[in-house]
Amino acid sequence: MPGNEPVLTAAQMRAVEQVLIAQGVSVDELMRRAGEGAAEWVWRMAAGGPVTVLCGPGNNGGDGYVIAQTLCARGLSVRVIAPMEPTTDAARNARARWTGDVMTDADGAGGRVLVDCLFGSGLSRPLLPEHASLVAELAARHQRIVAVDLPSGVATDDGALLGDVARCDLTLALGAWKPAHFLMPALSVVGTAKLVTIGALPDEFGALFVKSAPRLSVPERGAHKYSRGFMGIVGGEMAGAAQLASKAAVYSGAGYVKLFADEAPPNAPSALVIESGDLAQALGDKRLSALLIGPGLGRSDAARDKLAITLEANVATVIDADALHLLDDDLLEGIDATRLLITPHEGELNSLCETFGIAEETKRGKAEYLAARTGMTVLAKGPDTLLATPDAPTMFFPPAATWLASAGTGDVLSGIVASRLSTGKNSLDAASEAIWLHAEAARVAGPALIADDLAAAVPKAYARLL
Ligand SMILES: NC(=O)C1=CN([C@@H]2O[C@H](COP(=O)(O)OP(=O)(O)OC[C@H]3O[C@@H](n4cnc5c(N)ncnc54)[C@H](O)[C@@H]3O)[C@@H](O)[C@H]2O)[C@@H](O)CC1
Ligand SMILES: [K+]
Repeated sequence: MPGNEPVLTAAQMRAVEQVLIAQGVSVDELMRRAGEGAAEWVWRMAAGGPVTVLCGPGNNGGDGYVIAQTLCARGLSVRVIAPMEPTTDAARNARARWTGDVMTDADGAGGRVLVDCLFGSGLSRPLLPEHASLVAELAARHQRIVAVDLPSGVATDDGALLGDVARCDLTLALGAWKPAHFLMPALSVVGTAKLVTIGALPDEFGALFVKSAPRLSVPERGAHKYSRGFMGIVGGEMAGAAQLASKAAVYSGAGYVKLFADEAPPNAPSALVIESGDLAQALGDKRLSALLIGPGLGRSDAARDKLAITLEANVATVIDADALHLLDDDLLEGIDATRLLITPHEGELNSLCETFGIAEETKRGKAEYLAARTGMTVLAKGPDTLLATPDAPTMFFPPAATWLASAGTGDVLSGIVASRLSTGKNSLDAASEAIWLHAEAARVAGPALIADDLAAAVPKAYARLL
């Protein structure tokens, strides 16, 4: 199983380039490796059809000339369009080695694959209107679009779109992943993302990374329900959400799941134990190894009281949904927040940032500052999922099926996270295992899934990650 892979900002990538150059590898050689590696993917996608390579002025454009020459040498019909002259030595050298013509406009262009090498990690401002319309015109005249390093118009470090960006089928990350390969809104134009390596990266540039699939384990021989993990879910006003979280939790590794609620949800699994009565007393059970509060909790005074009691229990706790709207400094006073794991979606993250006085613009900034400010682990879910803690590098995750944009899937995720926590995993491992289980369960459940299917699919997902 591949290990975690580093995710580098534009500045870090430039620093890596300098280290590799200092080790004796020339920029031209790096460009050759990048271009030839990328050409391999374009070759497959072209399937013998004509290819157009759009080259910009920098080294992204330089990669384009290498790709064009490599494909031409393999017998493909290749047209190069360059609206600007090369401005770097490496790009000029690559262009000098290109044996075909160079056009400056889209006249007569069309075919199977458009290769976008207009701008990569050096993009510093929005595309000029004439460049944006050239990309759009070419995109409309080709069946497939491959972006080299990044779709032109995507900001490398935060995934912002600097204007209209053509939606690509495939994006080839060169040398290392960049944050934009994992962040919205860039994710909506990146398509499938693949990494093209250009040599071993120096170790010191791993500030962020993408988390590889975990290897889950089976219960130990001699395990019993309490030793595997005893988790509690604090129920509230809406039974459905707690039911989804409970169902996901019983399937995700815990040996014993108890729902603290006045009555059983209508379709609760028989394996779920319901306990009504005094919450503080129930949470005093020393065998509890994790708690979940939030799905279906409500936002009343009674709900706030339940949250206060839950936080006092001094157990590893997942806080989600309604509970995230109740959480504040008063509730966290005197609480060891390092055992708390929150799972906000975008709206909940914004509301938390407001509560805790965090004025960051980006999702990554919000998650990282929230973790640093409160000490909690932040699993910022959504079409792009991030995991931030006060003391470890932020983790990105491969994007999951878009069918997950459906009511109740967040409740399923929080149930899985708490279940993993109850098995004794630390917050980071529990959260990343849960993110992978959730994504894998979505693959198992398939198109048009609903949250109930997702929870039911967790055992098959678990089996795939053993
Ligand atoms: N860093 C590395 O280790 C490697 C980088 N390579 C390639 O190099 C790329 C980065 O190269 P560069 O730094 O030259 O950057 P780019 O090729 O992305 O473009 C930068 C150039 O475009 C200009 N520019 C930026 N935004 C513009 C805009 N909106 N309109 C008009 N001009 C604009 C800049 O002034 C500069 O001249 C990577 O994306 C990758 O494709 C590869 O060749 C292999 C190795
Ligand atoms: K590009």
